Amino acid sequence: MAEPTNTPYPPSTPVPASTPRSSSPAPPIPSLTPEATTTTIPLRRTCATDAPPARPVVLHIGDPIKYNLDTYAEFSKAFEVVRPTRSERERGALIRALKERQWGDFSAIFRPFWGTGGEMGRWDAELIDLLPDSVRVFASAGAGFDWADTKLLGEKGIIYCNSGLAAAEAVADFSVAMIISTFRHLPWCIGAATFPYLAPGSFGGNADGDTGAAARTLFQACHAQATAASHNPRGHVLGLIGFGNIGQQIAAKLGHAAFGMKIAYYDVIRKPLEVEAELGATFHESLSSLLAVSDCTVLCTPASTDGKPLITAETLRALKQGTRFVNIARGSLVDEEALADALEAGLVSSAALDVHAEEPRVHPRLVRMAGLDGPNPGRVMLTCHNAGGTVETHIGFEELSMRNIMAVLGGKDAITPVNLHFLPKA
Ligand SMILES: O=C(O)C(=O)CO
Repeated sequence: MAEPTNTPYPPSTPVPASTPRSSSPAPPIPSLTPEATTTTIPLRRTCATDAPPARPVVLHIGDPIKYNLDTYAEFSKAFEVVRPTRSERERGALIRALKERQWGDFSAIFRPFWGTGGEMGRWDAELIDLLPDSVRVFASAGAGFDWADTKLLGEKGIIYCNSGLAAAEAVADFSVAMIISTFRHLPWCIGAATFPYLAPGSFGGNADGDTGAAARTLFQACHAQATAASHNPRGHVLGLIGFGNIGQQIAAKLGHAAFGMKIAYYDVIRKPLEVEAELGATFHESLSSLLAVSDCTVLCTPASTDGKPLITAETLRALKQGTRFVNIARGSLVDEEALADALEAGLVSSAALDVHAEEPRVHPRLVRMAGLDGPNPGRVMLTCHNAGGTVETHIGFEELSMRNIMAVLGGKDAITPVNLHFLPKA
């Protein structure tokens, strides 16, 4: 999960307006289910010669709004929302529709849910060049924005707004589990207690669930030996690469108040002194300086614009011997071969990776290190890009993307723009 690192502290900055925060959100109303939408909100079939629409048209890609129905009522009153079907969102179909100006001079693109709306693939020059000049804002779910060329959008005068603010808490919570895992070897503890029962044949048991002596040995070995490899996070240096909302929330959760870690960070933009003071965070002017002191490094910065990794064989050389590494940002930021080498060499003692370079593929060498074989069992925790995935995040994504579009088309400032620096100067 990546985010722009220029967003403000406090991390608890609320998603604007009426975002429900309840853990039991209202159920979706039937008329907005995916099946019903194309009939209840008919597609606008305009062509370039049509008279201008009375209300700005918003191109809604992905699933219908599920939670924030009051805001959506306001939104769909202000705008004519057109929602292409799933097959119309596939790249070829979308290109054809844009060429034919199927949706006329629409003003905004709206992707409120991270799980759908990405069917067309990356918003690169091929798609962006086909957008009508009328488009002013592209508001999307997701903290990360590597799926869109935000520079090109900006140069075309289109503000791209992400929703990192809405995902920050979920990602930070998940990071806490991953950071603790690197100190306490959770994959080893969990694997030794469960794998023999899940795959008895591989652990000397039989198919009836009799796991045999080998499984008992595994349990006892983990019980006895994990102690010597485990440490309390307290007093250790937590090095954060990226200090936006997510980085700051991780610092707040793991810093002096709760886990007592010493917070250090590196970011391209140094944060205000009052933010550093409140979080007890020490700024490092270079990545190598941060890596040299970190007992656990967490990557929480957006993907590089050129798609190149930040963590490479070369940067890894700056690491403190035996350090730990966590990635909750983007898999493309890490050269996984180089990380596997560093783990094998013991330079990195333990890692936790929620994101992977070639999702949904998980790197086989890292998978082996998540297993129980060898002298350092379960020293890699691997998850399925889950960090941001909570109902509250989904609710926030919906609300924030609608609010961004309402702001920009209403003549106000965007709430969470990420590419203003690329916009042509007025
Ligand atoms: O918000 C993001 O960028 C994600 O990775 C979705 O969980």
